[in-house]
Amino acid sequence: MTNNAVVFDAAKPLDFVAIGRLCIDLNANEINRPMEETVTFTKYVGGSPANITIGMSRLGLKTAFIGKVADDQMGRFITGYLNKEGIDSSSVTVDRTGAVTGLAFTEIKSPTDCSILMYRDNVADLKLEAGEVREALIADAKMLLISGTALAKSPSREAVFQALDYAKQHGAVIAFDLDYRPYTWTSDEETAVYYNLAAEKCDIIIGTREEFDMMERLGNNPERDDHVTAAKWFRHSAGIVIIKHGKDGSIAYTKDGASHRARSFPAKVVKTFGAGDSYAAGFLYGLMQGWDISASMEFGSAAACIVISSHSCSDAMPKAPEVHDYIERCLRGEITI
Ligand SMILES: Nc1ncnc2c1ncn2[C@@H]1O[C@H](COP(=O)(O)OP(=O)(O)OP(=O)(O)O)[C@@H](O)[C@H]1O
Ligand SMILES: O=C(O)C[C@@H](O)[C@H](O)C(=O)CO
Repeated sequence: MTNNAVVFDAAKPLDFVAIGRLCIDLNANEINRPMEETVTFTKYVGGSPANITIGMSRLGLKTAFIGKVADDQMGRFITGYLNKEGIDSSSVTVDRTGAVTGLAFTEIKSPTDCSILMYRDNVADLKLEAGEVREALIADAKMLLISGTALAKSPSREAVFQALDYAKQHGAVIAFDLDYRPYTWTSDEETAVYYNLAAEKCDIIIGTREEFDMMERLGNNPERDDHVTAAKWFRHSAGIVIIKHGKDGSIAYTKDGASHRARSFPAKVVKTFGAGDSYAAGFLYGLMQGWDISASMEFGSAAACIVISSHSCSDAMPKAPEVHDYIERCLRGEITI
């Protein structure tokens, strides 16, 4: 199976490199209650692009990360975890200004009512500088993934644009997971401007309906029509635009005018966060195997179910046989909600 919407350079030695935040998730152990009543948490590596990279590595791809961690125990935990997962961390630098590690406390009130309380003042990940982005690493990579939160502040914002520039120069396919986290931004206008500037340069754009709505503050799509949203990006660099609708599945548009709908699989949901990251890892992995868009979406949707049925995001990222097995068990009717 092949897809023509994006083409990867098979001669490049590195499959995938991501840039952006490396953080800590502290997921409530006593679930199905509000945060006020939570006593203990389990610590995991977090941050959407980190989770996606861990997912890609678990699926068997050769991966690397470009980011910055705090000079503390949390920062060392993150780098150690990346190394353990086989992710090249040579472009993960250490902050020397006293910045801290971003923390995401997750509240799991019910399988459908989850929220995240973020502590992100003076975080190390947003201190990454353009000069710390190594051209040679991006030149080696088949794909670069960027994620929106890294655009929220300088100097991280410039670092992302530097990475985009290197990726363009060296022919890496660029994927953008919109990953919009409002608390990291100061104004809606600034958010939309930088998201749009970055998205113009990307080959694959993945986001929820709400994330695309945020970007369309600058445009005109009063009906919130997925097709209109996608068409805008085909006038720039995009070959694939995916709009996610939670449990209702996702829809992919390709530049040739086709659209592909993926339903979600049944899942015994523990919490909903992490769905988007595992979906992205599964979908991008499928594309890199040369699968068609629908097969890649199916794989991403099943990977998402495995993660939302687990307590963590990063640690729960599945290996390929687990995802295939999940799909087969769903098809046999062995997994029901
Ligand atoms: N309750 C669910 N049951 C089964 N599959 C789900 C469920 N929620 C999400 N998914 C799957 O995960 C994919 C991505 O989910 P979603 O649209 O919620 O992304 P997201 O909002 O980016 O996720 P996140 O909560 O991680 O930010 C969906 O297209 C679907 O395949
Ligand atoms: O993206 C974050 O900073 C938090 C994540 O690690 C968290 O697990 C999540 O929301 C995944 O989508």
